[in-house]
Amino acid sequence: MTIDVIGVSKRFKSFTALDNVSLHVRSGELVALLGPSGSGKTTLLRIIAGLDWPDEGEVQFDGVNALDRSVRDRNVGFVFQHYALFRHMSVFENVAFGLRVRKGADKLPEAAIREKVNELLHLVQIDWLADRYPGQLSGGQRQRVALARALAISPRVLLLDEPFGALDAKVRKELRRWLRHLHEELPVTSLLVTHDQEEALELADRVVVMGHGKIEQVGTPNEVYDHPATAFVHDFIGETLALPAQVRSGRLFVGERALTLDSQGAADGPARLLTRPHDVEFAAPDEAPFSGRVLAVRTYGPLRRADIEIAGENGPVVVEAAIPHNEVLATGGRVGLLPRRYRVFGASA
Ligand SMILES: Nc1ncnc2c1ncn2[C@@H]1O[C@H](COP(=O)(O)OP(=O)(O)OP(=O)(O)O)[C@@H](O)[C@H]1O
Repeated sequence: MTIDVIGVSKRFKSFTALDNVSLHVRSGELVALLGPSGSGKTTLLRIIAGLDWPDEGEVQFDGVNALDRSVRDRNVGFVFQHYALFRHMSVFENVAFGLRVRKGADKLPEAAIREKVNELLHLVQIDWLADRYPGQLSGGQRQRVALARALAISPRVLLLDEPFGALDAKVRKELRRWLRHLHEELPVTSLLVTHDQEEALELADRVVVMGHGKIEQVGTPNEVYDHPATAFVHDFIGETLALPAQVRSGRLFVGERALTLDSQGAADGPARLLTRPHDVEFAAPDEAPFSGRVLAVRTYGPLRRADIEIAGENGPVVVEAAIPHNEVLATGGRVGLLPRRYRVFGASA
């Protein structure tokens, strides 16, 4: 099932939560909506689900307007971070719920319900927990139940809002791999809301980066990471090291030293050169465009990072650079920084 969001805007009083958002999701895709808190991800998901309505624009499933269909008629499954299970029902009954409440011709006979629930519990690998109650499960197990419950109605669209948000890092990682597998086995189009870039990049076929109610970029994980369309995307995805520069007559300068300006270009004036900590090499201070004083050296497992204070447009700025294996850096010493790959955006971008 394809999903089309066409020119959707949503305001809460005078606040614009979604500003003319358009998006096409292909059938069978797993797309992540990624963005900082308040960027409009959940609002967009709720509108697609039928839990909320846009002020303007349209949502289509397989090219047909979905806005005049109720939540139930849209045939979507949801999993939310805090989408509570029914505490007084066993795991089995929680999963069976969506099938039991069906009416008329859609209602399955009891034997078919039992077979379907057993299949689902097997699929999400918790068949052995069928008789337990939610209070007797771990957070990860509960989210598997929530997913099985969402899948019970055989949705063609699966909407996941921070489904693993409340879980610890290790369980998150495990469930995320497993969700990817599951998605591949099912004929379903999935939209996942997350503010965790690692989750989005690892799981999704394509990532939609949202900021301030707008879509900043849509692309594969590699595209948004390696070719960020805006400074916002560069800053938000992966680690960013921002260095001050100037564009003069279409050429890029750091002090009096000219650097290659990427094709994207930027208007004349103060600019920000954005790079990744691991795309910066260390060099002798007088041979590099940037130089500064090492304020601190830190080690995180296999990674070493240095805080380096360099001269900025408006006084000193501290940047964090990755230290290569063979580099010896002493706190207080001077060091040159040579960005190997970078993008240039206007200073206000
Ligand atoms: N019912 C509402 N009434 C008023 N404002 C709302 C309502 N729902 C959302 N908002 C506002 O709209 C903006 C977008 O909210 P939304 O929940 O879509 O963001 P989000 O990107 O999902 O954020 P988070 O990652 O924190 O969940 C926020 O500023 C929020 O406060």
